[in-house]
Amino acid sequence: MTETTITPAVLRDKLSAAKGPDAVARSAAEERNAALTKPPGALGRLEELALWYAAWRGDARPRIEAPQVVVFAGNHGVTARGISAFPPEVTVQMVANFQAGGAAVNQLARAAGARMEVVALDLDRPTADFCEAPAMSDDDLAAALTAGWNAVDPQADLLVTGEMGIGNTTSAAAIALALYGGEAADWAGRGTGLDDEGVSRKAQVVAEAVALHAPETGFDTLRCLGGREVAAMAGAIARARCEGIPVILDGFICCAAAACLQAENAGALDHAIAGHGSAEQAHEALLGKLGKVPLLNLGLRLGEASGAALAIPLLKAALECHSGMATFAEAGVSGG
Ligand SMILES: Cc1cc2ncn([C@H]3O[C@H](COP(=O)(O)O)[C@@H](O)[C@H]3O)c2cc1C
Ligand SMILES: O=C(O)c1cccnc1
Repeated sequence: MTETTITPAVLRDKLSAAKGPDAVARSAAEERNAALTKPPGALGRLEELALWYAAWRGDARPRIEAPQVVVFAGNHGVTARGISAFPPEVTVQMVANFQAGGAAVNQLARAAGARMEVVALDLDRPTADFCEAPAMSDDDLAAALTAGWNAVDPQADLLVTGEMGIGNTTSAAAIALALYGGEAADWAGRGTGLDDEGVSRKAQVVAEAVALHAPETGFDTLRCLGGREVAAMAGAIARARCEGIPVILDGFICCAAAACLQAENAGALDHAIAGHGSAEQAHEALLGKLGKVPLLNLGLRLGEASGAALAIPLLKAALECHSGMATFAEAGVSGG
């Protein structure tokens, strides 16, 4: 754990100093991939996944042995505006459920062989209603970024971040509108299950909030329109970038957090892939802005890191093939 407070200024410096993927490991992995007992390209996207992971780990023949899932939780003042189908007390109730092992992500993390932690962030102190004031102060933002930064185990070899926070699809929609423009209605979706009237109220809230703050940087967007769990995901994803730990992004809220990092530093998400396409309406457009193509499309709209956790076994399988298969020479198989 670092004693340093991870302010936006500190994080900007860390992101610009972060190393990129290892070109030597990448070309050694490419050479190995070309020698494996299969027609060239026959494992499709699994091959590209393995090469990407090998480059980020600096190891031409890696396996995933220590994946980490972290679920951050925070509460949102904007819930007072009737923008979720569920009441805000569900956030703390779900944290208890995560701790007892009863949520969807507990099962998915276990099935993927990943450890899972839950980090609850000041649940009794919701962010400010961002239609009236910035969601967080500078200190609140730094505390949340630091909590995210410190939650990452530097020994992990894969990171998945997720969230729990009633109201946070409104926060994510506001972030997307502030960063990418368009209409509020393009980014506001049903979340936990709003009806049409709820969705149009939510779009109005999103439009008002973005007009009030008009943030200019990724971190200011996070401070004005984010939430503690959203900022913590950004801190964790940035830490992973600095440690060379590959990341699988989850749904709409996770990707909104990631988008704030990308707005600060164009290469901030090069170590990240998209685990799944959420059924939340604007996730596809957001993934397009991030330049990511999701691995899975199973109609999930849950958050909690669930879609990303589901993609862990797929990435593991890609590496089992890459690192475990015999070469043509080893197996005595004739080349084409
Ligand atoms: C029981 C329950 C479990 C959840 N797990 C994740 N979410 C998801 O729903 C919330 C976002 O949707 P909205 O913006 O509409 O409130 C977040 O907490 C997200 O993680 C849940 C929501 C509920 C109700
Ligand atoms: O895409 C998500 O992560 C999502 C969608 C709806 C509700 N909660 C999360």
